[in-house]
Amino acid sequence: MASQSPIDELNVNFQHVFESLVFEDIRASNCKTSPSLRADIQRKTLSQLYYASNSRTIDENPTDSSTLYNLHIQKYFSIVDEQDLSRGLDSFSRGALSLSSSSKNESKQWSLKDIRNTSIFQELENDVSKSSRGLNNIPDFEKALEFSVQLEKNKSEEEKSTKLQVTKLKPCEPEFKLNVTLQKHVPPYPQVRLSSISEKRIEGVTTKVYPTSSKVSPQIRCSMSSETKTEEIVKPNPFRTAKEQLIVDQKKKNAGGISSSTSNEPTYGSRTKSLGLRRGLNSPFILPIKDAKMNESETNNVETKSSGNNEEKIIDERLKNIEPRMVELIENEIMDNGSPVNWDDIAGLEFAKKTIQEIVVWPMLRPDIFTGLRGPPRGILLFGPPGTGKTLIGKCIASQSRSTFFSISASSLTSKWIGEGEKMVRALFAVARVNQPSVIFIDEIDSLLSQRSESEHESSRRIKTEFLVQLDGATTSQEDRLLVVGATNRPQELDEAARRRLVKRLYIPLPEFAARKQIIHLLMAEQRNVLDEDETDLICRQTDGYSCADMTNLCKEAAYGPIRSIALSDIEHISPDQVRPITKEDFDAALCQVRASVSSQDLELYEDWNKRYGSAAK
Ligand SMILES: Nc1ncnc2c1ncn2[C@@H]1O[C@H](COP(=O)(O)OP(=O)(O)OP(=O)(O)O)[C@@H](O)[C@H]1O
Ligand SMILES: [Mg+2]
Repeated sequence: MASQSPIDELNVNFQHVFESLVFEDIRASNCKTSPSLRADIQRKTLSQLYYASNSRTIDENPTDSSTLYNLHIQKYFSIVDEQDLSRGLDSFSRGALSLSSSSKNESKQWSLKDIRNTSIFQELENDVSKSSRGLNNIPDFEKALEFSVQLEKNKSEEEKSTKLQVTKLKPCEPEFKLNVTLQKHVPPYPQVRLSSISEKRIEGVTTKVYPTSSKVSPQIRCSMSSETKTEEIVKPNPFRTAKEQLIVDQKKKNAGGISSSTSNEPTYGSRTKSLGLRRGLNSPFILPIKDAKMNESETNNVETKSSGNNEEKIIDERLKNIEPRMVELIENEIMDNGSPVNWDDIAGLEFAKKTIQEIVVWPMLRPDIFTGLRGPPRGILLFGPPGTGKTLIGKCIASQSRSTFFSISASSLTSKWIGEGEKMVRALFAVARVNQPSVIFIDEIDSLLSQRSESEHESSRRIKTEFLVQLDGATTSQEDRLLVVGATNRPQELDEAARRRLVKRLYIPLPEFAARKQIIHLLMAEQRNVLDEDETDLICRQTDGYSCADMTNLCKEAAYGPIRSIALSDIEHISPDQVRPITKEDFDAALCQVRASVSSQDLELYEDWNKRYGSAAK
């Protein structure tokens, strides 16, 4: 059996592979009955065949390829000209103009311009030569298709066979942009109705020209892009996709000067949010999505300088280079004064409480006395075992210091976007300066300012550095009334530069006997109980080594004693004062349930660290 000629082989493979593969999604989407898509399929095949047959290597036998063209072109026009709309597009009667200029029957997927694969045109690149006349371009092409038919020429000339290899490629930007010149057609090539094409420039389309070989069919010349961009007169591409049409229409519309931004309808997200303007703590929340008028009226305590007819807003100097979005985020972190905590609610910790009052409360009350050397330190560190009241002290400062209280956690400063973390830190300190006197309470500060190491992530390192600079760097002035209070139960993990900046390092130890007794009195005051002094002392002796949180849990467990002694059936009807009071026995039962949560080894660690770095109690 004579071996198949390259063109037969190509046609068979090409036809089969191409149709089966590249069109499989059409079949999959079960749209084969729709005439416009069937027309697309034919158009696609045609254009593929055009370019495949234009590569000199396979165009051995032009009659075969033109037979193939004619076969497909008959199919194509039979669909396109069919009057019955269920079977065809009846486009003929609407005139070639509508067909060739509109993209009615062209889906974005299958338009001519989709024939894209740099490897095909790299092949062509050697063969195609500069077209003799001005190029008709079709706008730059978009991404290459997922599938592309990769024509690979066998190296050995004698085989002259061209294997089709379909490979699945990732969508890729074509390194080469194909500019197709569609010139007056001459049979037997398909009569693509070109009457509508007129010399017109499509803005923004640049053409690049490659030499095309003389053998390439005079009707279609492919010219490859080259490094030099040249502007050429371009003809409108009859195969313009809806997207391109939209681009061109928009360009025309914009050229008409109708700019939507001056209209008064609400602008969603396109305006810079007015939230970046300086707002008081209690100003109403301004929705970022508002029309311009609403924002003008609502932004409060923003100085406006009316110069002539346009009002200018003066954003606080110190927030100038901070992104409004950041300011909004930080302002959301400001702890509105939640449930107030008094110093008396905190059992024990007399030394820590006195020091903090010295540093935080008095300077806020008498800034005239506490200046210069007496100026309050910038940073305090509260360290100690878990459950000893560090966070409680933070809450107490928030309610007692009458300053702007920022409760910041590591998570509120870290962001998934690179570079956002340090911006957040900068925004935090800028907003705190604007709202000073301010207290920035950072719980579990060790997670933010742990020892810097080689292996740590770049972004967390940058956040730390920004923090250290803001805490005590070139930009900070001594007059700023800012206080950073850090709480941690892992002081040994703190970075030494941070440790240096947290001048006062207060050890929050486990509660002593008296503190434990105070916690029991504080908590039992709200419940009916029959504990006497001796029993209370006994309980305090039995809870040596318990933290305040452990004492709290013990009292909660003991309070369940009387409830557990009620029969389930009565629980529904019993009134609160029928519940018996809490007794010593309930505490004995609770002591079996609630143990100390801090081990003696841990305790030694804290004691050591306190001896080395702590501000020892007098
Ligand atoms: N000194 C205290 N006086 C009264 N109650 C306390 C005291 N310390 C802690 N508590 C009780 O223990 C609970 C936990 O306290 P807090 O959150 O301050 O502990 P912490 O030191 O922050 O612990 P951690 O280090 O685990 O964060 C508080 O809600 C409070 O009820
Ligand atoms: Mg805490």
